[in-house]
Amino acid sequence: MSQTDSPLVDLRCNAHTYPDGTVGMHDVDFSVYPDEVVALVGGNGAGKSTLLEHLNATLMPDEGELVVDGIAVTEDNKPHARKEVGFVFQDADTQLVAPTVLDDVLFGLQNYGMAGEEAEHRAREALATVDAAHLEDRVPHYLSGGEKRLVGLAGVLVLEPSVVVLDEPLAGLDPERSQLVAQRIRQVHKEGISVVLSTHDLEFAAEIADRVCVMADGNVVGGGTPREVFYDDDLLDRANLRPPAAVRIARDAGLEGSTRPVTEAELVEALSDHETLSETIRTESLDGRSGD
Ligand SMILES: Nc1ncnc2c1ncn2[C@@H]1O[C@H](COP(=O)(O)OP(=O)(O)OP(=O)(O)O)[C@@H](O)[C@H]1O
Repeated sequence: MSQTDSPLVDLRCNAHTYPDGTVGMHDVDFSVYPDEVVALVGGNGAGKSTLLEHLNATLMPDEGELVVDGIAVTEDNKPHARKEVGFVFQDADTQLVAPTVLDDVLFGLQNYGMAGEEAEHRAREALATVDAAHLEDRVPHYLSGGEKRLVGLAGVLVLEPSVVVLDEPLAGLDPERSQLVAQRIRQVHKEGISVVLSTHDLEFAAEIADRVCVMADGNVVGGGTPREVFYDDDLLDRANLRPPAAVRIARDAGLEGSTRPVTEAELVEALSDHETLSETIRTESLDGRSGD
């Protein structure tokens, strides 16, 4: 990730007011840079989905601006934003509309004027990328939640976006499917695509994100690396969030001042270093005593 690069997406939104008058978000400046994974966290109704839906112009600010790949998005060039910023919805049924999975992935390409063998080849490739090639003849509506998420991801990858946005990608998935979807998201990032996702799972955010943005009351109230955010009690309190388990355990074990682990793997490493250190101190002090 490099924030010295120009942003791929630059959103300035003074407010977004829904038709019933509810203000979903306000005073938000949000950018997505090349080669980063950003996690949006915050309680229910904090504004995460509202922000995400602005990134590909599904929603537009009351006042403000969305710039995607250097081009200001207006009512007339929304397809530019939709192509560059692929959106995987939490409720996959709103996204999967065709009679078969393959048709569904092809549908996106047809919208951009691509058809025939080349299009089918690309659609099959996208399904293979997310390990969903075997699903191509299935009816999207009858897929499991995890399968729908993967097919939704294939449907956006086929357009070769520069950013993929996922709203609650692990919601409703069992641990095994969650891992599978998380792996695919990592793979998308490895291929050079920036990822922005929302999640209530702070362990997942700590594992996957380069940058965490905290939302509360329709506003981004803070952000930074997972280590900065998940050890900032004031910020987490403001958003009614509890730190990930690794942070809580590290604090209980008195490790807070040292490496500040945020993931399970980091915690295990820090605890084993800590034990080695304690053992060395114990041995040294015993040696010291025996020399008295
Ligand atoms: N279509 C809508 N019409 C009216 N108000 C809406 C609509 N969608 C969202 N809101 C309101 O906008 C605010 C932000 O909602 P949003 O869905 O963005 O939050 P969220 O952080 O994604 O929540 P959750 O974690 O529960 O999904 C909430 O007050 C919500 O009630």
